[in-house]
Amino acid sequence: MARKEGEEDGAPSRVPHLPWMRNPVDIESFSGCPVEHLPRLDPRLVKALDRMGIESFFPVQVASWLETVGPGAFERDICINSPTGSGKTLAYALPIVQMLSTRKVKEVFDGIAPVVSLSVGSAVGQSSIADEVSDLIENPKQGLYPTLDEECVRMEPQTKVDILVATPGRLMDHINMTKGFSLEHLQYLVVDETDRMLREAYQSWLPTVIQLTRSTNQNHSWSDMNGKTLLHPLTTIRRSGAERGFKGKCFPRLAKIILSATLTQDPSKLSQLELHHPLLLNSGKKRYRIPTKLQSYKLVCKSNLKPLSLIVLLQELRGEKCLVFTLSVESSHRLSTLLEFFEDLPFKFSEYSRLQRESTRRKTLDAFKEGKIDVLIGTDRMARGIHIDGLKYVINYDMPPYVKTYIHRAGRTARAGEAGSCFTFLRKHEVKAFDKMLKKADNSSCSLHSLPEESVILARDSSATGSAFIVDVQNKRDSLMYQPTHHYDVRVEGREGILQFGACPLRIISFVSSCIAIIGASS
Ligand SMILES: Nc1ncnc2c1ncn2[C@@H]1O[C@H](COP(=O)(O)OP(=O)(O)OP(=O)(O)O)[C@@H](O)[C@H]1O
Repeated sequence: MARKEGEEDGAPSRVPHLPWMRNPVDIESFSGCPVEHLPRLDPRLVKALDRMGIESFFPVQVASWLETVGPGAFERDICINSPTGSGKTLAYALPIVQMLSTRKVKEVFDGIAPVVSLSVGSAVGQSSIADEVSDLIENPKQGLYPTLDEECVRMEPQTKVDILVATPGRLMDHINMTKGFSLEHLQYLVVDETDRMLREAYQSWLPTVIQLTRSTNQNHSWSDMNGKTLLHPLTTIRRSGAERGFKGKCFPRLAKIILSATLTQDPSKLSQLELHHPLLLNSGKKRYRIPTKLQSYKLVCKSNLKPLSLIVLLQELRGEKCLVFTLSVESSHRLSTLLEFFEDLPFKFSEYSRLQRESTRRKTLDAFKEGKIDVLIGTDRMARGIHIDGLKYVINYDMPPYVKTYIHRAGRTARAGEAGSCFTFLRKHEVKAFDKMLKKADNSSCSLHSLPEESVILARDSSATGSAFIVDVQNKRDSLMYQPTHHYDVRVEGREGILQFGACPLRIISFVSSCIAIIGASS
């Protein structure tokens, strides 16, 4: 039977099914190290890191280096399970750049090209597919290969980047449609955010990529005018691996690095990656780890007071940048609509939703990064891959359903060894389940945070006076939306009253949990 997300969370002490996961290398047994002490690091990379302001490496970066460029020499595929913000990107980018800078094919390019540098391309859907194609693909100029008779050769377009950063969707678009786009000579495959990537079945991207990296030179040939195949002068053929002891496997072997802060242990999911003799690098003893300097807090409150309590909490945070997570796009929308009815809020907020255009989302995120917006309200879409310098606070307006969700949401703060806090709003009956859930992670202590009751009352009174009330509907909350002619008993600021939909003078503008904001009512 298929498992749902979170089911595999299991007990922390559960022994993983896969033998190679049972005795991982503990990343925490490595200490950070100054850049210049890392063995065999190319001096050009030392300079580049200096320009980036990186003086020393984090433990995950040292561990990964030693298993790839160091004595480990990439003989095994590497699986890295390390907390959010621990520096996983550099942990794979650095060894790969160093290995590619010395690769054989590169030497061939070096011989014919005046400038020696690796080029990085992206296929992530942020520009049109046509723009991406022109960035990634090159049509060879006539006369580049004087040893071949140009008359006889039909020039083929080729990939012009050494390193490609791609999303599964755009990668598949290029595989299917872009002439000259080939993965045949791929040497390294990195799957970041592995657990999420394995859930993205988009056009079976993973089996397709693995299959394409297996093929021989059949797609990389030139043809003469009679259709006879000629060997491309820069083609390297993957030789049979007998000489290296990888019977039946290609050579050079496609090396893989997979990474996550919440790496799956599910054998059926991991088997899709066809890992070779994998080595697990894991942070700490437990399966999940919360960043050391992250403080977790819970706030217990009734759902009808949640919006007001959120406002009070945001006031307490004094306009510091903050991400607010809700369970659904609808819930984010309702919350932001409701907040608009409060006057003089001491923070600027905005919604961040998958229903918005990509360009709108990008602008919102840029404004947030630049400090023009203080609070972003959105769903778990904001929980992955977003890094915002100086972000100190994350708020779970709705309780995260799984510990993995908590880790990724909270992991937007307390990154790269900085301090940060994550607040979670809970209803009374949710507290037990939440505590149990957090126990699945290392460093998961969570204290109670309470808000002064008088501040909550004050916040209620600051809603647009005379024209907007927060109304606590007694029953049948969301059904109100669909039965406009019914009567419902409501309490308006403590007074009992009748709210009639349809012909009544009140206009519903928003539902937030059991609260609704109403405008047009007189006090
Ligand atoms: N050695 C270092 N010294 C200083 N800063 C670093 C170093 N390595 C990485 N960083 C910074 O730390 C931050 C987090 O790094 P990164 O995004 O790679 O984390 P991650 O482990 O991939 O997190 P997530 O799982 O949330 O994606 C980035 O801002 C990065 O620039």
